[in-house]
Amino acid sequence: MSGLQRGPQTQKPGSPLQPQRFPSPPSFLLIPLISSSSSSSSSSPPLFFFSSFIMAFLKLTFSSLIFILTPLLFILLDHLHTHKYYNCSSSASPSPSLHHHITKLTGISTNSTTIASVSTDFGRVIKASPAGVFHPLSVTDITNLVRFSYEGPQRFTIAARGCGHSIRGQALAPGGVVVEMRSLMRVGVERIRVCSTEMYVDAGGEQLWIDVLHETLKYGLAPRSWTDYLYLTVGGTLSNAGVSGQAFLHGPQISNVHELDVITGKGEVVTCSENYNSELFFAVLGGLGQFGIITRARIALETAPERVRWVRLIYNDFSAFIRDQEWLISMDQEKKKKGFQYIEGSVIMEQGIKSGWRSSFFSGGDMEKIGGLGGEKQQGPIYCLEGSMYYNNVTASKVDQEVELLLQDLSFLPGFSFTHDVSYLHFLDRVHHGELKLRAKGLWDVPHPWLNFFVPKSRIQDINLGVFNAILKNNNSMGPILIYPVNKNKWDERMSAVIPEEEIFYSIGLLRSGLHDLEYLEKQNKEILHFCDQQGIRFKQYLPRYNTQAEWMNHFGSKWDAFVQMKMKYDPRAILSPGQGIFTSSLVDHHPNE
Ligand SMILES: Cc1cc2nc3c(=O)[nH]c(=O)nc-3n(C[C@H](O)[C@H](O)[C@H](O)COP(=O)(O)OP(=O)(O)OC[C@H]3O[C@@H](n4cnc5c(N)ncnc54)[C@H](O)[C@@H]3O)c2cc1C
Repeated sequence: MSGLQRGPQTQKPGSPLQPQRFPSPPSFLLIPLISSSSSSSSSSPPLFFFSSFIMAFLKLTFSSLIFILTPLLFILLDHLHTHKYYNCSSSASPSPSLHHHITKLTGISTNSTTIASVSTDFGRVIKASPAGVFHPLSVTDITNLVRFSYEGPQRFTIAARGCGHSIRGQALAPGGVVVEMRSLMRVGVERIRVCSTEMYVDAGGEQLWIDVLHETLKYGLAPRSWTDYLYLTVGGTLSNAGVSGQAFLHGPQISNVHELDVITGKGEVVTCSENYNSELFFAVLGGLGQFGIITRARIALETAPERVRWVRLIYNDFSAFIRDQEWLISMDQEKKKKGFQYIEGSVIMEQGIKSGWRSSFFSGGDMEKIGGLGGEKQQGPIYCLEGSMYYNNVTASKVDQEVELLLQDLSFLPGFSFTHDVSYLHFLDRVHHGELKLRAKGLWDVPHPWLNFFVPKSRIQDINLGVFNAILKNNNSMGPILIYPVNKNKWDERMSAVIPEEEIFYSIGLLRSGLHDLEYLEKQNKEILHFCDQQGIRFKQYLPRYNTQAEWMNHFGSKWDAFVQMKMKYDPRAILSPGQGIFTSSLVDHHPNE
């Protein structure tokens, strides 16, 4: 049988997460079912298609016709399936010869159920099928696959897929190969290793943050910076940024990485950090999967707190709400009084309050009390500041007093503070509890047209007036609207991630579900972005997906040139993470063996 050579299924003893080196080029045995005159790697898909047709007519053999018709049928079926989605990628179809090329590789699954499972993502807004799905058993398997695309006669795109929790097709590989990173879990090799003396954890790129947490807690340690939801992969969030309520204090997750192992788009395995191969290291952090597949990350740890005093405070005055948030993230934690270690916030829309708003944090009585703020007395949304103070057995006796002292300085509505006391694990895993409830009601696997963006502090009042009080005035959709400030000095400029220019900026997340009103919500999202543009608000989208390179250039701004240079250096044939839609064809004319 033709195809990829599988790498060893176990890792080097004593260095469990070090990828296996593969010194000589992998040997591939692709059965030449198509003649060597088939389309060159740099040809555009229509050219592939055309030349295959010419070839078929010239040969006029029965087998050639079958060969052409089967992929066409595949494309047609795929197209029929696609129309159900609100929006879809236009470049989903590989040329028949490329499709054939990919599906002949050993280890590539073309099973329709498997293909369907990776043809969309959590967002359920975009659908695009790959030609095949690869389930690696080792890091070397992935290296071989990438090298085969890079060095082989026909380039194909490859998307590492964590859990496919992207929103707009970023984890898809239209017409290419999706690598199911979670398959690395199956081999029984230890892929999370804690070093308690040096306070770090080595975690495979495919690992879930919840599993990293469970493992580190065994040593009384934990990563410092989180996402709200922990069923995301290490490689997936480090390709974006990884932002949550700890980011003001410790920076995003990408600011808390010491070292990475990366498979570049040339199929090279590179270990990188701030001190060695630093160019690649910073490019990969927030690099949207464009420069390499992360197979290991060394993540900074801190002593894990045992418990969390978790507070929510209600405001009806936006100015007071943001003043308190900004004061809390600017507190010098070492001096005077202790602050929160986690700060977020949300907007509760007027319509929501009036129409029976739900929350798993607040009791029925609390909600009734907050709901009482609606109606005649309250015009517009109300705002909820969320903070957490971590503590352990030793500091437990002081936590009540410390929280009380802190709250004395804040301007929430008197009588509207609500508190929970939970374990650290429960606190970090809070969204999962909500997930289970939504799953039980069939409300998890629905479209999620989320919009995330970062707004400079100086323009946040405009967002309140123009977005929360105007465009979203009648918003009654399910899903939170998050808003919290972050300190820019916790982000390293050298990383690929892009953020606004001011020292404090707000992370805004419209995390709405579009079960029945997807088109309406998408229209609103566009209206919001248009409003920001018109008002000259220099925002940056987080987890972005643009359709044109001009939009990507605008997104990366002054970082664009460096981004392209890094792409030329580490993935010149534009093989990796095609679902981001940044580079849609090879940056070099010929493949390296020509
Ligand atoms: C319920 C929910 C809550 C969320 N909360 C937060 C939050 O609080 N903060 C936050 O920052 N984000 C949050 N996210 C967004 C999340 O960070 C992204 O969805 C991210 O894409 C991670 O998901 P994933 O691990 O499934 O990666 P995927 O969606 O599978 O992949 C995302 C991108 O990364 C690439 N990629 C995947 N693995 C690797 C790898 N090993 N190496 C290189 N590239 C790779 C893919 O090709 C793709 O382009 C949330 C998402 C969901 C669904």
